[in-house]
Amino acid sequence: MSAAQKAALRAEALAARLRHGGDPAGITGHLTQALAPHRGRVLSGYRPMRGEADPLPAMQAHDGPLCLPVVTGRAVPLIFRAWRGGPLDPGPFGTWHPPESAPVLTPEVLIVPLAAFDRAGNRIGYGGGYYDRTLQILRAAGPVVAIGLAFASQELPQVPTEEFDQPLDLIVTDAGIVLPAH
Ligand SMILES: Nc1nc2c(c(=O)[nH]1)N(C=O)[C@@H](CNc1ccc(C(=O)N[C@@H](CCC(=O)O)C(=O)O)cc1)CN2
Ligand SMILES: Nc1ncnc2c1ncn2[C@@H]1O[C@H](COP(=O)(O)OP(=O)(O)OP(=O)(O)O)[C@@H](O)[C@H]1O
Repeated sequence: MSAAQKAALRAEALAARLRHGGDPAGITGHLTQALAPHRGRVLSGYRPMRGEADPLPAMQAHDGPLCLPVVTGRAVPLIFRAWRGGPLDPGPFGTWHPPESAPVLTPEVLIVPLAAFDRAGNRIGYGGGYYDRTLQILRAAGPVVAIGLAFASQELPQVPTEEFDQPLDLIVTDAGIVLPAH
């Protein structure tokens, strides 16, 4: 698949996400269930934008440290800063992140946003490669659980993969929890 074809697939998936959305209560219920075994672990989530499934209610119910991603430049891994529900600063691409005074944390469990996914655990994001770079480094350093969060309407039969793509360990949707078969 060419870069242009992948970009077209991403644009279509992002438009479909905005059009269809899904059931917020199903997202919160299934995400809370998926996070239950990870009590006490450092959890990274995200502040939703552009029609993304909202992880915040399930994050607030997590019994453990929370953090949010921070984009510090182009083509560099994300860093994560602690967040206890306080005010956020605006970042690039419409993101919001904790202030620079918040300590940097290393997440053990990550809730990963996405444009489209498949049942094998492959995902397409915004095309920055941020989560791919970040998961590669975190996984090289120790055990990490990457949980993709999406509406069921964002599933595709097969997402094209490239060698740098980092697969998801679990996918949570408003319809249920998918354990990818590897
Ligand atoms: N809520 C949320 N936070 C997140 C992400 C995310 O997907 N969702 N990220 C996930 O990585 C990181 C931010 N990465 C992003 C990368 C690109 C774009 C974006 O809007 N890109 C433009 C093209 C920009 C350009 O290249 O000039 C676009 O898609 O129109 C947004 C977020 C960290 N924080
Ligand atoms: N580990 C890596 N090292 C260097 N470059 C990488 C790495 N992972 C991804 N990239 C680069 O990032 C770019 C975007 O990758 P891709 O299209 O898979 O992004 P994405 O998964 O949609 O975005 P995101 O992870 O930010 O949500 C590609 O050009 C790729 O070369």
